[in-house]
Amino acid sequence: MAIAAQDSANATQLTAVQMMEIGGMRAEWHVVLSACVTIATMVLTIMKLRKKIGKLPPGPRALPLIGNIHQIGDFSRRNLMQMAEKYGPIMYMRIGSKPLLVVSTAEAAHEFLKTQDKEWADRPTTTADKIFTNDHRNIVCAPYAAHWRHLRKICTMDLFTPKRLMSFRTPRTEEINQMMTSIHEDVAAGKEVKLHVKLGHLTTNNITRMLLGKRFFTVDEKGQMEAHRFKELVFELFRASSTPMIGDFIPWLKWVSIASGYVKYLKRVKADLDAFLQEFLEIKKAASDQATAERAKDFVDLLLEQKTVSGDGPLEDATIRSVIQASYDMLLAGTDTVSNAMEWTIAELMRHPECMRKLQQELDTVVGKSRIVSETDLPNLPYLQAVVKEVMRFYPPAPLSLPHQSIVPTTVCGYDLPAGTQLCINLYAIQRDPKYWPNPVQFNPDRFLNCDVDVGGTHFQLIPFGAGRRQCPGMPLGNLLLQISVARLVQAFEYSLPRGTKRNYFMNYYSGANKLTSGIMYLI
Ligand code: HEM
Repeated sequence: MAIAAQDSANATQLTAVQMMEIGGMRAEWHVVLSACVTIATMVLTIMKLRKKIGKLPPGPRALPLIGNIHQIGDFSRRNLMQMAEKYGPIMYMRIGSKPLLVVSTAEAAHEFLKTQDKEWADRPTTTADKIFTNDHRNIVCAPYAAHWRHLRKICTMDLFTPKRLMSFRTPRTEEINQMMTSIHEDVAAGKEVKLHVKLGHLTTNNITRMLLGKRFFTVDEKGQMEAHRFKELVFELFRASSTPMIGDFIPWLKWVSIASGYVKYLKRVKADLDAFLQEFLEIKKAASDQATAERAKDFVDLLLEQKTVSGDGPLEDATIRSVIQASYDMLLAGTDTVSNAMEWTIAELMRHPECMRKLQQELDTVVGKSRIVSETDLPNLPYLQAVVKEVMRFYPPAPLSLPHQSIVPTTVCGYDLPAGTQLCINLYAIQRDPKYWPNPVQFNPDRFLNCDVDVGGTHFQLIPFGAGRRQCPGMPLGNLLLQISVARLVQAFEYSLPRGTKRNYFMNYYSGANKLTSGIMYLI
């Protein structure tokens, strides 16, 4: 009390400057105090968040807001394989605000695609996917829900069954015969044989015949023009849908997609595609009224037969269009994958004449020289199967598979991963892992002789078609087309590299896809 009285008495004698100093000190204390409280709150929040997020896998340092977007150009399958040596088999990154995992060993792939398959059965989506697929009414991008299950069931129970594949044997053989004839004609005329183009036509025709009941690459002029337009549209679709948009990774930058004209461009491509589909749909609807008994049923026939799609009511034109779009995404997933694998097989056989000779000898012994190899011979050709498996190991046609996404928060291999985490399986790294593959960068089909490892999705060191619920439904067709086409090509022709060509001339990559550099093979 006395001190207080004295203080207040002194206070009356304080100068304005002194008063300001005391006031300033009080203010500094307030600042220091509130800074401490803020820092403590931030630390507590981060600790709480950390506790909530749990333990994340290691990975390259992410920057605020953009995450690892600045490194995205380095995310080729090969670079990712090297990064896995540093960070481990499960790498964590952030693309904008989206968490992304890259998995690089068979054991880790097993955890995601087998042990926790259901939790990781979703697909990430983009602005382009949403526009092109009428809100994900296709197979490849569809979320793990009723619509996807419905289409998937038709694929596995009806479309790609051994019985259905058998019913398309005649059209398949016709297509291969046509390709062989056109190669013979080119060779006879002394022309360069663009094998890569011929294989592209072969796979596209085979797949469109099974899906849409239509042969796109024909010899007549109208057919050629239609095929050309069709191919252009599919390529445009592919180009548009694979262009990354910043708004897909940083949601508050979605306006950039609109302002840049990207959304407008996507809608234009979609409108062109719709016009093409509408024309096709009219023909198809008319044809579906006729009995399909005299021809094998295609995918659209099967869907039209259903009349309802997962309780959506009668099949409206819009639904049928989205159904045909499902066929389009199968075309994207199923044509280049198969034709690239065929091309790589022939290229590797040319680079390894000892393997080519072995395969020719097998064909001579099992089939003989007096008849043409047929699909019924395939189970009796173990070396052919070994060659094809080695190509699928060495050059997986989808080296980073298709991305998956987690539906719920999960714990995998001790890491806590939030719902909505994207998953990329580096098949290229897995299938070149020295733990499973001695001399992994050596092309050696013999490694598959007397070995029960196959591509079916149970041996995780070899999963070129993926594994689990989202595994490629076209695997039986892909395998069949690949084996029979390679057998026919090897039985019919002798191959040599162009004079003066180095052995590894053919082995360069196009970015993103496994393609041959020249695409021109000389057959002698
Ligand atoms: C050599 C040939 C092929 C290879 C290597 C291949 C590979 C793959 C891979 C790795 C996936 C992703 C699997 C996953 O997400 O885990 C996939 C999905 C898919 N493939 Fe294939 N594929 C081939 C041929 C085909 C063919 C011929 C078709 C159909 C005509 C086809 C249709 C599809 C579809 C529709 C999906 C998406 C499945 C879904 O999301 O449920 N593929 N393929």
